Amino acid sequence: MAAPIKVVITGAAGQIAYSLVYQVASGAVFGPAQPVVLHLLDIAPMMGVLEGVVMELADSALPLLAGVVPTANPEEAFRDVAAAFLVGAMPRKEGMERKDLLSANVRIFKEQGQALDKVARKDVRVLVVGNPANTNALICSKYAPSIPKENFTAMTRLDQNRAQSQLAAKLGVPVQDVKNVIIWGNHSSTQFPDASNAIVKIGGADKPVPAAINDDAYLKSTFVSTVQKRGAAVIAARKMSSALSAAKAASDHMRDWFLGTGDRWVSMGVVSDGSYGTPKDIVFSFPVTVSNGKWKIVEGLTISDFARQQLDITGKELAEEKQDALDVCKD
Ligand SMILES: NC(=O)C1=CN([C@@H]2O[C@H](COP(=O)(O)OP(=O)(O)OC[C@H]3O[C@@H](n4cnc5c(N)ncnc54)[C@H](O)[C@@H]3O)[C@@H](O)[C@H]2O)C=CC1
Ligand SMILES: O=C([O-])CC(=O)C(=O)O
Repeated sequence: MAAPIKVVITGAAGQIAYSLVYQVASGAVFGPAQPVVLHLLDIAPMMGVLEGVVMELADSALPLLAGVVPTANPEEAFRDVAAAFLVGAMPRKEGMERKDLLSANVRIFKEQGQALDKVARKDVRVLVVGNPANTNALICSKYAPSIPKENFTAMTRLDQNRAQSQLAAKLGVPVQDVKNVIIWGNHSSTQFPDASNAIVKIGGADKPVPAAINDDAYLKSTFVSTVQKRGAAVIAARKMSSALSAAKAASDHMRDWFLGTGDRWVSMGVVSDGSYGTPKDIVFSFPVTVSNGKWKIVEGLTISDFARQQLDITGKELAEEKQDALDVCKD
């Protein structure tokens, strides 16, 4: 058995963490031979609730769980961690856009960037889930200059999973038989879910999704807007934002980053190098592959006029969010 790695989950007393702690501690993320010590960070008033989560983890008798450290101190939480799930932040309510959370949440990611910079491993892999996730990830990276920018990512995997699931339902195939759907841009209602390169396995053979669906209008309108608005639809139904599916997506994202993507593309918000004509130095979701723990943007895809417009809209929103976030962080 390998030596345990330290993994931090912030917002550990909240909804998403309630599902995520089990997935990480059960081996679904880092593999069945990798023990973990879980560092659980929340704010001081939530320490009582967090104690209950700690009790439940003990009661789950998990063989890979080598220790649990509940704390309200970011430096204790981030010390020597190899992986960080930054979930802790305010969720939106019905009628809000995710960027309405910016002024409340972005300071958390400034402070946590500073703490990661001070005490985390320099190869820590950071996944920002708290909204607005892309811009929070950018700010976190900016305040952790000693950790490479490539180590900061934002979660658009939930959007990818939603898109894959919509396509599989439309085609009447199991969800794992659809691959290479892309989420471009912001984890917001301007994101561009793009099925133009997606592939479906039908009757044992791979086929392009656009040909299999044969309904361009659906792929450009209903499909795109359903995925863009899915988070809001869950809030309208549950009166709370997605949690179970968000935890599953966070597990998928980190597992693929640590263990690799094989022959599939996945979408991750990463610091843009200007690929596909996007603004540099914003956290933009691209299709990536991962091997040996490093992600790489899929290159050479054709961008249609329709896709160009969509990429420009979401890129512009991210550039504006970045400016707003920098203004908030000035003081
Ligand atoms: N990127 C994505 O796809 C998704 C992102 N989200 C976002 O994830 C975030 C968390 O959602 P939930 O778990 O449902 O919220 P929640 O309100 O149930 O839990 C959030 C937890 O974070 C804690 N917290 C607040 N400030 C903190 C700080 N400075 N340090 C550590 N912990 C802190 C709170 O005390 C609370 O326990 C929200 O911002 C939500 O919008 C939710 C779903 C999907
Ligand atoms: O919609 C929200 O506010 C929560 C979230 O990010 C999602 O479900 O995608």
